[in-house]
Amino acid sequence: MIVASSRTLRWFFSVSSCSRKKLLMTNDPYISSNKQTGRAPGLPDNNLLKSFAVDKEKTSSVAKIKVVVRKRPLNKKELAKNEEDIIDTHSNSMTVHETKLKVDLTEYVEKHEFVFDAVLNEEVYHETVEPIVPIIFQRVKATCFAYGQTGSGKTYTMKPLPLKASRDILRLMHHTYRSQGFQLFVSFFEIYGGKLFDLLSDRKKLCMREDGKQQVCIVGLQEYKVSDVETIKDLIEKGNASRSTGTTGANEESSRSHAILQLAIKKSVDGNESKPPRLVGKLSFIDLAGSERGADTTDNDKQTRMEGAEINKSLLALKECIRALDNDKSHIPFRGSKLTEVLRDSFVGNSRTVMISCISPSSGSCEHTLNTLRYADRVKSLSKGNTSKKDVLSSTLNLKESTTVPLSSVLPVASAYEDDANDAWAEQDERDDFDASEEESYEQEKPIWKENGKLEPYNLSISEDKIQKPNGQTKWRDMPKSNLKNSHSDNDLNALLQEEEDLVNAHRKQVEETMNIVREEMNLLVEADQPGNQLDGYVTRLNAILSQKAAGILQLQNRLAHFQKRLKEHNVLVSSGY
Ligand SMILES: Nc1ncnc2c1ncn2[C@@H]1O[C@H](COP(=O)(O)OP(=O)(O)OP(=O)(O)O)[C@@H](O)[C@H]1O
Repeated sequence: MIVASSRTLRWFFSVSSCSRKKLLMTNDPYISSNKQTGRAPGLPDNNLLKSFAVDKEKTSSVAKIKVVVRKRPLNKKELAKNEEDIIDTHSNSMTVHETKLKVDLTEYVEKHEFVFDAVLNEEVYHETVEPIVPIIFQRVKATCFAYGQTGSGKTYTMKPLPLKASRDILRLMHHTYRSQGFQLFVSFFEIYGGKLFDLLSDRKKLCMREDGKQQVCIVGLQEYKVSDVETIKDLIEKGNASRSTGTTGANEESSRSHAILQLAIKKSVDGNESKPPRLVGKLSFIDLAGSERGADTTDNDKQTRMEGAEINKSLLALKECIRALDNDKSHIPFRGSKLTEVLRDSFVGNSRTVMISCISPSSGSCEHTLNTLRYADRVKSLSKGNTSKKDVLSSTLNLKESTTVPLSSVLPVASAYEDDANDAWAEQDERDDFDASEEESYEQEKPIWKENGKLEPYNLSISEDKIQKPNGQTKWRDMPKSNLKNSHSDNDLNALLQEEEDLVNAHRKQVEETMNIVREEMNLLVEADQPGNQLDGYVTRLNAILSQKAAGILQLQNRLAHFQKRLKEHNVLVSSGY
């Protein structure tokens, strides 16, 4: 086992230390007038306000990684094909009933049990994003992503979440954090074929750069300052309309890209509106492309297959990052794909991740469903391994407890929050220079939104000539030496990811061939039992069958040995039982 040594990982495991002061009861007349009901007029009866419960210690104990599953209903196509619902769901567990064939070709059902943080249907927002919204104001970066095969309901599930979250963020800004200078910004882009496109700016091509501090920045991305829900709704609709979609074998309106919508909370520096605001927290929503694309054999044209390969690469890289974090690797291969680079700050520092695994209930999708659930299980093990049981337990308890806390006791007094926020900022400044580098960026290009203007884009782009260092080097290209090594190993990683995929595919093929051979053997045995059977023929055919079996096994063993060697070379082998 490789021991984690990087600063990044230490952040990952560190529990937020900015939670010391108890919050005071509010004396806001707007809120205290509703003490009896525990709810202010116009404010939501939801976790958002409840999860401000008692103090920041509890708020910061919102689980670092939450994995939930959503099963969609059988669709018309599946019903027409008489496909059955093979998944039983319970509150936080599910059973998949997989029909398999025995060697004698009789059917049997294998049950696969999975336990997650929750199995959801309608209450997706309430269970996933709502508890996270308040902590975005405490310098948390959170990511919510949907994973699953094409047509499993990722877009359907993700679509309402950003709007609901922005509604709650604006409520908090207008009520709890009134006059504290918080501002909300929206950006929306997609990763398609390994390239980035701005969905709110006519699909303008963007580029991702990494600075000397390994902070990823999307150059050219338009951010819109927003202050009302209607504007956000318009922006989301505009972005969704610009997404790359197409028809696949499994979904007529299929997303062929990863779409990323970000809500950034910023705060004016010293209340000075003329200065560029400072990033406080960020909530990213990621609608991933279908997880099985690379293996989708029903897509015959080259373009779709290439898209599939790219998508597969990014999902594999995501899995590899999760695996690396899970195994305490000192090097997290974020640069394995554009997707993982974008997700980088969701996994390090004070971050929260919610994964919504979307599955189809149908018997025809059993294999994909099991893949999705295994992937989700892998992500879930991250939270099991890296958060103490106590933490997980207390976070669960807190969520439950918070539902009984009246609003009057959960809304903080502004000054208490301000103090804590300042403490948190000071601590954060010691820990990292992310915002310093962001501010530096802002200094380069002055903000261009209007005081009262809606939809005034704030262009984060930094022209090349403005980032020249005195020595003539470009800042973004000024990579530390260690990064050069990493960049080299990331190329290796891509090759390794491909080899892993090839090995799994070869294994799958070999199992299929074995099934065919077994069928042939069964027939041969039946024939051998017939009276008057020719012994010569039997011996010859059995010989051929056994040779074929041996050749298949040998080929797979060689491939496996080669892959093991490659893993060892790259120090990826976790245990001899890999
Ligand atoms: N929970 C649900 N209830 C009812 N209908 C649903 C549900 N989830 C998905 N659907 C329907 O199933 C179809 C496919 O869903 P969706 O487009 O969200 O899949 P997807 O996983 O995003 O696919 P792709 O990866 O191809 O983009 C849509 O017509 C959608 O309306």
